[in-house]
Amino acid sequence: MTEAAVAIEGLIQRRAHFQLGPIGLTIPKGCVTAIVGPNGSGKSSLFRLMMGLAKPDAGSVRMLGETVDERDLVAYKSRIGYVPEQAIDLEDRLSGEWKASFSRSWYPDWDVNYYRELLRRFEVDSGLKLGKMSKGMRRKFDLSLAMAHHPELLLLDEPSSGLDPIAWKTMIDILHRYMEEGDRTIVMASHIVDEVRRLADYIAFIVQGKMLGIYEKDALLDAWQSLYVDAGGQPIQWKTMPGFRGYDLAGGTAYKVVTDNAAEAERWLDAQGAAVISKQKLELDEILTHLKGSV
Ligand SMILES: Nc1ncnc2c1ncn2[C@@H]1O[C@H](COP(=O)(O)OP(=O)(O)OP(=O)(O)O)[C@@H](O)[C@H]1O
Repeated sequence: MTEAAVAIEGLIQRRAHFQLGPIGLTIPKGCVTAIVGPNGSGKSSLFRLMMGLAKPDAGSVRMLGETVDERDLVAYKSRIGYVPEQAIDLEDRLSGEWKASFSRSWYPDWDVNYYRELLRRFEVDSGLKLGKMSKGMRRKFDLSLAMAHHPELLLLDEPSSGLDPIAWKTMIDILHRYMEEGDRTIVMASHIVDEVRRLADYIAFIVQGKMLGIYEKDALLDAWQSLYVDAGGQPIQWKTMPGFRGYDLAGGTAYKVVTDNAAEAERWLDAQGAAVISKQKLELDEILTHLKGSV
């Protein structure tokens, strides 16, 4: 892994009915990392901790080499663009243009031409009051605003929430171009399988406040497979198969077995004298279902 954009150690946040962590996580620079997890698993809480908007009960967060703590965070925040999951209601009475002119004063690298180009591509009317914008338009406005100062790091909490399919494709294209511009990093929470497939280099799974690991996407999707196996009627100790995650009868002497280590599992099956008839890669949501069941 290259240099870290985000380095989290022993992070804990305790709530009345929920504990996030302890989390240890290193997110590489120059890549897109998707944080994937079910509703309520702690993704937004983690983003708020990364932005210094909430205080952890233990542990530390470093963003772009700076420790997130009570100090003046303006300097490091000017290198970050953040789109929270929920728009801020208090801003409903402000027009998009007013908010943009306010944001502009915070960022030395604010690029008005780029901002206008993003608004144009997203078809956003920034003259509207924020509270009068549709959910999707507000999202597109927030994305444009978060990117207008060419941040090194983009933190996007479910960025496509509320976007129609055309706006979604525009967003994917804009984010791809953003990544082409040099040493850029995106950390995004997403439930959309296609979005993660198209954008992410790494996937970090979080379930019930626990980080289950960060994986290189292609290696992950290669490793998790359903194997259709003809055991020829002989007994097989499936649970000792490398990466075993479950099995089912598939008719006759055939079984469907799920592994998170397909290469090793195939070698193991071969040594058992069992024939792999066919194989199928798991989708991201199927992997998440298995991981959820194992927590
Ligand atoms: N301000 C708060 N006070 C108390 N509990 C909170 C607060 N914010 C979130 N929680 C709890 O923390 C847990 C994690 O919530 P969080 O919003 O971080 O999850 P999430 O993974 O982003 O969920 P989703 O996918 O639904 O957006 C939930 O149980 C939630 O109820």
